[in-house]
Amino acid sequence: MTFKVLISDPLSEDGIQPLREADNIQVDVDTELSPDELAEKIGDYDALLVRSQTKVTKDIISKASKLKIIGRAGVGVDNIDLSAATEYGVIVVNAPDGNTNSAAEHTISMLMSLSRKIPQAFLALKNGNWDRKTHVGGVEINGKTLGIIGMGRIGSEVAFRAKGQRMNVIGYDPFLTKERADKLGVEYGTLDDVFTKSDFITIHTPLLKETKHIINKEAFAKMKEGVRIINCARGGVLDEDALYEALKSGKVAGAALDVYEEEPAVDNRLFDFPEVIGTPHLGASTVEAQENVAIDVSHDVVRYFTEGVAKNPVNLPSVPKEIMSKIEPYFYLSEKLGTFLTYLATDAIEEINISYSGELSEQEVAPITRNTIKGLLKRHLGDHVNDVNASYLAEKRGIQVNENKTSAVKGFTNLLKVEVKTKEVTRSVAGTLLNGLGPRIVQVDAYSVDLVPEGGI
Ligand SMILES: NC(=O)c1ccc[n+]([C@@H]2O[C@H](COP(=O)([O-])OP(=O)(O)OC[C@H]3O[C@@H](n4cnc5c(N)ncnc54)[C@H](O)[C@@H]3O)[C@@H](O)[C@H]2O)c1
Ligand SMILES: O=C(O)CC[C@@H](O)C(=O)O
Repeated sequence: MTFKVLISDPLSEDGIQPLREADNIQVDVDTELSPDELAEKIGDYDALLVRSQTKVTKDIISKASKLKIIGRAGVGVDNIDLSAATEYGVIVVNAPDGNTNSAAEHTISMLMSLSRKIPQAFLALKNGNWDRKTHVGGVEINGKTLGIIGMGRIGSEVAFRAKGQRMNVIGYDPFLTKERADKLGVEYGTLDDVFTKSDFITIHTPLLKETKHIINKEAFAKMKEGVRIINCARGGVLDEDALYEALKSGKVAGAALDVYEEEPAVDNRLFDFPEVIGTPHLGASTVEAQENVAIDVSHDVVRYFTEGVAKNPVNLPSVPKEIMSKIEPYFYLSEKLGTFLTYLATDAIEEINISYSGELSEQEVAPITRNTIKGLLKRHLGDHVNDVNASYLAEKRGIQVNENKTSAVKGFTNLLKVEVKTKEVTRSVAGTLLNGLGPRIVQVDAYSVDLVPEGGI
């Protein structure tokens, strides 16, 4: 079988070599597609690879009848409708590590350009003005305080580099511990500490419900007079209207922006201020970063088509290889137990109780649970039910799923019992993996049996 991959944003040619070299993959590159053209074409493809330009909307996903995987060559997945991908059973993978250095370096470049007004001075020079008066008033960053909101991969790298420039760094992140802050040489702060103590503030969070407009009118009110703001994360984490007012009032002395609430930001009124500098979302646009992210995401697509697992899934928890090798043998059994139950309980399922006993109780069982649900739903909902959307589809149907683990088990080293409750009945089946003999169904309701789960079930 040949899998067809469509690349709809410019990706590094060296980076996509793993795809080109795979025997079972055909790669098509078309970076000029309009949303309508993409929607028309996507039905032919098993995989779609994008950067941040292509908007992978529900409309496009709903037309992608063969699509199995969307690869994002980069970190942010806000251009992909993740709920729609999950609903339609499409796994989304990203490349979270490949552009960290480039984004951190871009942030530091923006910080220094902002503090010394370098872009403005060059623009004047380019226009023939040897103007040494307008562009005075730059400030040193030495000894200044940099506040960082979001101390993940990029935030931490920015902290490390800023310390090299002899800045004091204060960081806020709900997942930052005091120990890690100490290790990074960063003051462990609250969000308010960052707002009130910083001379420069840079933000490195994803765009989420909780981070939307995290820098807003109230935040500006708390900041020092003459604070400078840098945003190389995502447009939308910063309220641009509030920034506009803060620049107008002089509260903010300057801003350096790589990302915008609306992109392409060709008409952004913030550029009317001489104190604002900007780049067109270039944080990850280095040769190295583009090669890294394309390689990472290409490997994940190849891995998914050959091994059925991905290293960096966004809408499915990732399971380390060592753990996967221990639980994978149960996938077939669990799906069969689920399907078997659909013949025993024929009205609407309200509750599924899955018990893991013996050796199984020590394992990471969520993927087995997903396979059991898949088995239960597939018979009535069809083949589009898969690992990615099984739990989602159960939840959407109001089915409560409970997992239960117990180390004690009579007569078997491992036992997987699945019980379903409907309005009418409660039915259960249990199965085991017999050493050397493979899967067996060993119990149906209260009766002991010995069945090989094959054929229709
Ligand atoms: N400009 C670019 O081209 C470019 C390049 C790469 C990444 N990015 C963007 O940079 C951002 C950071 O990327 P990363 O790789 O460091 O991600 P990351 O996941 O490693 O770090 C994000 C951090 O934000 C923290 N966070 C979440 N909610 C928060 C909140 N309410 N307050 C404070 N912190 C919060 C998380 O705990 C996490 O530590 C993302 O938005 C990514 O899309 C932009
Ligand atoms: O694709 C790009 O150039 C932007 C990537 C960046 O915003 C990211 O989130 O990784």
